[in-house]
Amino acid sequence: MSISVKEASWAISNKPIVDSVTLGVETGQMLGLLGPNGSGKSSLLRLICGLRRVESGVITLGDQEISRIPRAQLSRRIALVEQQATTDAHISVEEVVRLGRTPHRGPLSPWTVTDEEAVAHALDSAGMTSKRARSWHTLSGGERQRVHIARALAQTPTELLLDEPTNHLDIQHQLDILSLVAKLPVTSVVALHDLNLAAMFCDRIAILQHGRVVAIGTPETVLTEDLIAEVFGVRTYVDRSPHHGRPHIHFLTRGG
Ligand SMILES: Nc1ncnc2c1ncn2[C@@H]1O[C@H](COP(=O)(O)OP(=O)(O)OP(=O)(O)O)[C@@H](O)[C@H]1O
Repeated sequence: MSISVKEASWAISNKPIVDSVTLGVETGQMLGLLGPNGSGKSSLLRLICGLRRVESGVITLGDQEISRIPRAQLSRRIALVEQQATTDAHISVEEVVRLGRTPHRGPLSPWTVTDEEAVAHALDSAGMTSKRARSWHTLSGGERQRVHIARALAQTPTELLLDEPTNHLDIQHQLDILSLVAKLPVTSVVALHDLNLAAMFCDRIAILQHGRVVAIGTPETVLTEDLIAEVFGVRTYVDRSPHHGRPHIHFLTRGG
């Protein structure tokens, strides 16, 4: 198990935000985190990468408890792309992506071929090579999102956490980013709102509601009409796509 969360809880002013969450992600697999607004997805991602400490419970990466992994080692290993990541406006795309190499370098280390290759590969994977010299502040919202993903890839993490990575992206880039993450040889946890994209790309899905995991399993077992109605309050018809074999969710309005 690459990521293991056992009975993890975190609260604000005694209000549970992440409430006794237990889940695991096998090495190389992609877990989708789904749930309504405010259900605790971002908070859980921040606990998994050590940005916040659990109040009770245990999170382990590989066989090491996260609270015992030295900060420098943790930042080489795990990357988080947050929803509203900001970056200094006066630097180029390539410079933003180069920041992904920071955890691997000492203060006086020279820039190496490995660093250069990681940055080039990350820019290429995110489809941003042609814009590498562009100034950050000239980019569109979707391009900025792709640069932040490239920065995380340049970090060459073994665990990659993405908080709504398809926000701001057009459909082609949504598909590109998720198929890229699904193919990467990393363990990933991805918070998503689009149930159909989650069904297409995730190996497993965890559904959060009020900070608790109410279902976890393959897209087929989790994305049922009853569960979607209970958690999201919408009526659906779920069938299996003849194209990719995964569940396909049709949203029904009152009339049909
Ligand atoms: N620092 C904080 N102070 C106060 N409340 C917080 C804080 N961080 C999170 N919360 C609350 O915790 C709950 C869960 O928030 P979180 O951002 O984890 O949910 P989410 O599932 O990622 O939501 P969304 O889908 O809207 O991004 C929300 O009610 C939020 O207002």
